[in-house]
Amino acid sequence: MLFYDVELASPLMLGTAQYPSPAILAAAVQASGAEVVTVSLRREASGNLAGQAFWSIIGALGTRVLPNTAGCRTVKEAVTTAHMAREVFGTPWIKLEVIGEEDTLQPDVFGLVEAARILTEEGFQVFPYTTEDLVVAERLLAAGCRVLMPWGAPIGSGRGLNNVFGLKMLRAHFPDVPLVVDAGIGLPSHAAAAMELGFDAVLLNTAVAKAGDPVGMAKAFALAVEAGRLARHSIPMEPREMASPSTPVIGKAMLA
Ligand SMILES: CC(=O)[C@@H](O)[C@H](O)COP(=O)(O)O
Repeated sequence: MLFYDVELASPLMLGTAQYPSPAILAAAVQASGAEVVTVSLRREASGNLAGQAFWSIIGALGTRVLPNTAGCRTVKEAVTTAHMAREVFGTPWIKLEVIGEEDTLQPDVFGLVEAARILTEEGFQVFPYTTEDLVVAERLLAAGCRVLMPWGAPIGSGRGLNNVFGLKMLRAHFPDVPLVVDAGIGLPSHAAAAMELGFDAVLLNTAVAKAGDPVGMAKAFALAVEAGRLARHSIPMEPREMASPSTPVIGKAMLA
């Protein structure tokens, strides 16, 4: 699947916040096989690893960077942060977050569409963090987005796929649009489930950064997304309402 004309072998994208140390971050990214990491300009610029030191660590990972506008609550903030990101990282990619509600960190989808339109007109390649709402998805595509990133569950909640039906509908309505489940993934099985539904990638941060062993968990996610993708390509069986014997009845064995 192409993400703005970039082919990625790994369907795992990893966040870079909240790791116990830069060394563990680097080892986790390597173990995950992720070719894309996301970086929050606002959060890192105000954190312990502010400024050049953090950007050097990210640069040394050797991955593609998807800067994000995490923490932005208005269109203006998000657009300004995107401009800064393009300058710092020299990439047109931007993961666009415009947060609209404090308890759930739910996207402000109205602001999101507006910011997406402004940024795509300025030449950005926007990865919008959105809900599974089909109408919003249409508006984002009309605004020029060529990738959609619906949430699995609220950021940092680790709840997995809260609305499987909604995600399935999104996949069915937009079969040709690259879709990435972003946020709320807590376990490798959640990531595998997203891939089994036909999503093209998953983006996660907290589940790896806050694991007891982030490097081990990164590897577990790498295996899970591959398993989910292979299962999808292998065409899973249809679930049935009734039992159906899977073992030959005694007396009719094939060896008889
Ligand atoms: C890192 C980042 O961009 C987050 O905003 C993202 O949505 C990940 O969420 P989780 O931490 O829930 O995986």
